[in-house]
Amino acid sequence: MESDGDPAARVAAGTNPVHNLWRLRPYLRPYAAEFAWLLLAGLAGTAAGIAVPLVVQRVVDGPVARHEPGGLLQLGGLALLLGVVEAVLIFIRRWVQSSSAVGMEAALRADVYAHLQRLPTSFHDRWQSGQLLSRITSDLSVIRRFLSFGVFFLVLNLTTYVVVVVLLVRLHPVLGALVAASAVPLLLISRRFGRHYHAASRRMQDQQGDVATLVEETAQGLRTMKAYGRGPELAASFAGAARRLHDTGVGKGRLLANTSALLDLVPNVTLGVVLVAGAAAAAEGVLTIGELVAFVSLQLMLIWPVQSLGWIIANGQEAATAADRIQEVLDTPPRIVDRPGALALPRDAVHGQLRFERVAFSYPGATAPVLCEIDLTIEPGETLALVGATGSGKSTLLSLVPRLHDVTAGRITLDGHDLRELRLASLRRLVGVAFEEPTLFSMSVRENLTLGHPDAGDHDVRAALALAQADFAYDLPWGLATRVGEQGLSLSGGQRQRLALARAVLGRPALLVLDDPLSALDVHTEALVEAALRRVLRDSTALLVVHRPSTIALADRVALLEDGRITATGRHSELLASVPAYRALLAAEPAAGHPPSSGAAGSSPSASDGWGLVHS
Ligand SMILES: Nc1ncnc2c1ncn2[C@@H]1O[C@H](COP(=O)(O)OP(=O)(O)OP(=O)(O)O)[C@@H](O)[C@H]1O
Repeated sequence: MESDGDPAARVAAGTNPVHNLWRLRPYLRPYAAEFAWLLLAGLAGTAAGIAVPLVVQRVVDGPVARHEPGGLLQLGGLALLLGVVEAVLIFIRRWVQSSSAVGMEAALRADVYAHLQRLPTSFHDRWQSGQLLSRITSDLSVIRRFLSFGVFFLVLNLTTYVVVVVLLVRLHPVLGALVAASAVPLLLISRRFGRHYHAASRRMQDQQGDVATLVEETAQGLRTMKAYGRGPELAASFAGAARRLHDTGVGKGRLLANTSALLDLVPNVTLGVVLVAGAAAAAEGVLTIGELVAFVSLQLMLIWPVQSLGWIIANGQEAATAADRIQEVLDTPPRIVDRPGALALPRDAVHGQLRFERVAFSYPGATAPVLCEIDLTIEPGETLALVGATGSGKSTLLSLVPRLHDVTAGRITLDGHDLRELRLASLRRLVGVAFEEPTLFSMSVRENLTLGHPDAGDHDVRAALALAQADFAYDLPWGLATRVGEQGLSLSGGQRQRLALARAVLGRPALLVLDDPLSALDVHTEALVEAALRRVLRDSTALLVVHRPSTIALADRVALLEDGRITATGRHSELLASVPAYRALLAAEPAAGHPPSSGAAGSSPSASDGWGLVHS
């Protein structure tokens, strides 16, 4: 089965991080003009800087040697002018640099986020959310730093180095060649450093993701963790991850410090040799004093480019590994997409017949299928309850209807159209979904409700809230404008479930897919919601996962799912009478407000009465 961007598989396959960095160049394209100006300003500034020692040479060998104060003033003024020009160009460069870098980062971040949304749920099942979080935040910042500063200084410093060495060779070929030769140890040191630093960078960025995952899990599971008194163990595990991150950081820092020391040493040793040999040459008259001053001043200009080499390589390696990690996400194809010529079905044209034809499904990487040979037809307006033991595949079957996963064999049709032939957006507007775990986003209640129907009017929202018995939303501090979700007001499980239900029924969906929609409600609210749902279910075709026998009352028919296969379908009373496995399953489930039955449901009048289920 095709991998959903499994990071382990990717590392094993081996990738080229520098190539991945290069692949991000389209993000720089909109800023090509700015970048050209930037480079031009940088190069002009450097040229002005390089010209200063050459002017100084003229000053020393001319007016100073000949004692002509008039010429001194002219050349001194020129040197001053060059200094001012250099300063202005540096200012322009810095100013342009910051805006283009931030724009590029924002565009890339938006694309990665949009891609994450397109990726199937199976991708998100396999990736730690902390890893995604660290990629979309810190990795993108690293890339921004390199593409804006690192690349720029790499080009600028290399150009400065080449130009200065050429000038030095022209001033004194032997000493110039000596300076040029010092590039060899610099190259060797840089290569070795780059290799080691790359491995350390990747390790550190992955460890940052692990730490983010731990923080996220702790934040989400704080109540469970506290209730079980597991705080100290989790703190110890976090401290371990933080220590590993710290150790990798220290190792990286030492590697950079050692290399910087070596990179410092080479130009300083060369400078010492040049000073001694240059002084001797000046004494012999081969070199003028002005030329010696210019030579040494120019050579001093090489110290910063060489010193910064370590930082640039480090930054480049970090950016390359960050690009690798970003491309791991971007290279994962969104496999659930619109086919060419996919249909959009208007709501009014849909009757709502949902048919599963020999459907099978396996999770990516799983050895055994979760669903096999599912044949099921739900007629327009019919409500089918799916009953099965835990882990039998009920939620998985439900997730196939809005195409959160695609079937691995067979097909599902809506009014005869294969779901894969429909436009995803159209299909998802036709299907109202409420999951077992009602998720609310950090938005207002209204925005949460209209998630799938942003154009829904007040009337639709009111109707949906009434239907889900969620009128409490009007009594929240700011009514429907109250912010809920992680950054907002905390709601009870039952309140969240009712809002999720209201969201599912908003806009009269043609298909309703509800995973145990009444599980978190008290007996009284459950009865009210049930009564309201009964009205909605008349208009929609519905597939309900039912854990509690009382909810089966909503269904026209029941399908029993055992180990991924439908083993029986029929009215509740029929199954109760003729399918021992069904009886056994329901006998294990207490009805709302009733104790679990001790015997098989069919044989226990109290149990069947208690469920008050079927009107066969
Ligand atoms: N994202 C996933 N990746 C791999 N396997 C999964 C995934 N989700 C569920 N499974 C496996 O698929 C099987 C069916 O799970 P599913 O959640 O559909 O069962 P269920 O009948 O809805 O269970 P429950 O009643 O407990 O909610 C289980 O064995 C489960 O381990």
